[in-house]
Amino acid sequence: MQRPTPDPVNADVVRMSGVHFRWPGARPFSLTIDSFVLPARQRVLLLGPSGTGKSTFLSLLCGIVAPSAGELEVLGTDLTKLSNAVRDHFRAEHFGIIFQMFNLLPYGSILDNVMLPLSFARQRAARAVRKGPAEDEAKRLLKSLGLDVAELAHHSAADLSVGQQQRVAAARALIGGPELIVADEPTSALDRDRQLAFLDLLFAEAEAAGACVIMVSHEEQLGARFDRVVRLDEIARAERSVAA
Ligand SMILES: Nc1ncnc2c1ncn2[C@@H]1O[C@H](COP(=O)(O)OP(=O)(O)OP(=O)(O)O)[C@@H](O)[C@H]1O
Repeated sequence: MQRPTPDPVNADVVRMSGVHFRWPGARPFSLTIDSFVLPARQRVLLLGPSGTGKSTFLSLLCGIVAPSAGELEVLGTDLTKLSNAVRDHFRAEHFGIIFQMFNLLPYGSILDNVMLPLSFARQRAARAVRKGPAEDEAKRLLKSLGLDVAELAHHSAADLSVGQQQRVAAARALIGGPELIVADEPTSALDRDRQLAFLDLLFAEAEAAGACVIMVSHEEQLGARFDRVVRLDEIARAERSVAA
């Protein structure tokens, strides 16, 4: 797949308008995003009370769930027009994702976990090996996130603490410099110093790759470190149907 943006420096990376999504169930929850634009290289902190749809918003943005209406363009590609398989490939190539459930392969080594996206994304793999073997890049990222690589590299992910798993998930998101880093409360298991070091690394890697960052957190005070703070209710309407 070719890089989809002819001018990635200046183009908006995400454009959403009139997007509607509804979780099914006894008390369906729906989210409508009137308009959201994420300019190239911008770092956005997304805030909002618990259960109001922040993770759902990120899942829409990443094409993990599909809207029933509206336009959702990422890097000039309309995600709603892609088949599931093409959308999965697009996501692997262009998104670095850190979700609350880290989705690590429990029996894979830490290095296997970090390098996993490269198996599905050719351009990303090519970028990861620009300066040497992918394994060295994985180790560099893990080390800068404060993990003892010499000690842990070949351990399986299941042996790690939650905070360590969170950092492995972050290294996996950053490897190969994807254009969009999407993070759902990535620092919740870290102490304050590690939180700030984590953000420094995230931003340094994003800047080097020319990437955008959109991150959900409940910690409003982190807002000062971002270019823009967005409250979900400024861009979206959440509704919960009452059981009949
Ligand atoms: N997989 C799912 N299936 C059905 N409903 C879901 C699913 N995930 C979320 N929901 C519904 O969507 C609502 C919003 O959830 P979401 O996780 O997006 O909120 P949030 O703002 O990220 O919450 P938190 O801050 O607690 O993580 C939930 O209250 C739930 O009812």
